[in-house]
Amino acid sequence: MSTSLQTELFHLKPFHFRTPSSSKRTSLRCSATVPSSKRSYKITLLPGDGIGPEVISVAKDILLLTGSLHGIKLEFQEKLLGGAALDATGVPLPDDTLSAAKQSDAVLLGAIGGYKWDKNEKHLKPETGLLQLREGLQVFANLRPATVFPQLVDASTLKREVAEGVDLMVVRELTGGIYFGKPRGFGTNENGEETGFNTEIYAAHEIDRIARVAFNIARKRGGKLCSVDKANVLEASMFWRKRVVALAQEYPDVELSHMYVDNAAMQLVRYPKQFDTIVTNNIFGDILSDEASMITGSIGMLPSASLGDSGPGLFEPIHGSAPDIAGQDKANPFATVLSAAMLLKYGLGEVEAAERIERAVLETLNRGFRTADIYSDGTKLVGCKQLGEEILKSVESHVPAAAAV
Ligand SMILES: NC(=O)c1ccc[n+]([C@@H]2O[C@H](COP(=O)([O-])OP(=O)(O)OC[C@H]3O[C@@H](n4cnc5c(N)ncnc54)[C@H](O)[C@@H]3O)[C@@H](O)[C@H]2O)c1
Ligand SMILES: CC(C)[C@H](C(=O)O)[C@@H](O)C(=O)O
Ligand SMILES: [Mg+2]
Repeated sequence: MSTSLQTELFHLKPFHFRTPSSSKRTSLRCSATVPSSKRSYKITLLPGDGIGPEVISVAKDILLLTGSLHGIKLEFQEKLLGGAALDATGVPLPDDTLSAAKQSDAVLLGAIGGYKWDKNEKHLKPETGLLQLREGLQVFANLRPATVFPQLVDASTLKREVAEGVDLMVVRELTGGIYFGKPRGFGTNENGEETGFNTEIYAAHEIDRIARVAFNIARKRGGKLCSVDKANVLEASMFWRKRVVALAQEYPDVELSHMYVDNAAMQLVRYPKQFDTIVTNNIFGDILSDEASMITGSIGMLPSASLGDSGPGLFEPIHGSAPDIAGQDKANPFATVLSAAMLLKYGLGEVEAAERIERAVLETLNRGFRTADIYSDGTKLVGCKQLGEEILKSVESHVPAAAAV
């Protein structure tokens, strides 16, 4: 099934542990209201570099088990991306990887990058492969939910009363802005001095389509949308704000506010519960979502879904390849496992299977298992592999929703 952001059927409350049957539990295009008819899917796996293969291995096992328990046939094909692709083929996104991704029903990515390739020229960087993949799949809407699980409140670096109950969604524009704007490059200025430059540029349709996604998501969540920009300084942000304000007329039920990005960065740690849905450009979304992840306890907890108007969605944790812990079985796989749940829910319309994984994550936390990044006194410290095995046990035992609260 291909993703479609044009429908209004967003289901963007990934976790329902507070009010499992509340009216907020609305559905994305392919939820209970639009049952999935196809039960056999092709998934492209892109393990990538560093901890990528470690967390993908866990997520794959969980997808396989969950699929088999729900009568879903998942066929995996593994392809190269990033540094792994550079080493094997000389390019960070081989044609074979992009065409396989395009022909699949959904793509699950680990992470790319590492010290080995840091000094490569731009077109030979692992990161360039990831950007080409996002552009190639035209997945312009990157949804990054930051949810503080009750079990992890004490893992947050913020005080309990600040972190508890935080449940926000960052809607990041993913295929435009300064990441892709031209001109860009290296040059020389009028004094003969070397320069480096990039261009922050947004066309009207790029702002409109991401804003529509965000308004729809906000409508299905808490009804509040905060557009984050730097409209006090940047023309691109002034234009962003103008388009968002114009679109707001179509969404009278959504309470729209605007915030400068520097203030937003501060407000996220001052009083994060003020946020419901945030919409922002590519670079601000990158930075603010990493910041938001720490409210939840660790960057190892945040999944993401990148969706376009058609074609397969791309699902990936928001973290990188973590070269400092790679190969040591220390990585937290929850972000990738939760990305796999988003894949089932938003990529394939397999809502029940997705919710089984979400419940298994909560149940595994309830049973006390933690990787080092979210460990606190009284919990059980395990590695990436063992945590994966514990999540599998919880998937198998299928804890009823109420018990996983
Ligand atoms: N989507 C991606 O593939 C992606 C995202 C961000 C960074 N990167 C790349 O990753 C490389 C490293 O970047 P970085 O260090 O700035 O960011 P990073 O996210 O890889 O790591 C930042 C810190 O968070 C920790 N961390 C990250 N994920 C974790 C997990 N699952 N469990 C436990 N701890 C975790 C790391 O150990 C590190 O201390 C760079 O090459 C960068 O370009 C890739
Ligand atoms: C690796 C990099 C290109 C990427 C980004 O900046 O989008 C990463 O930081 C992310 O958040 O997915
Ligand atoms: Mg990032």
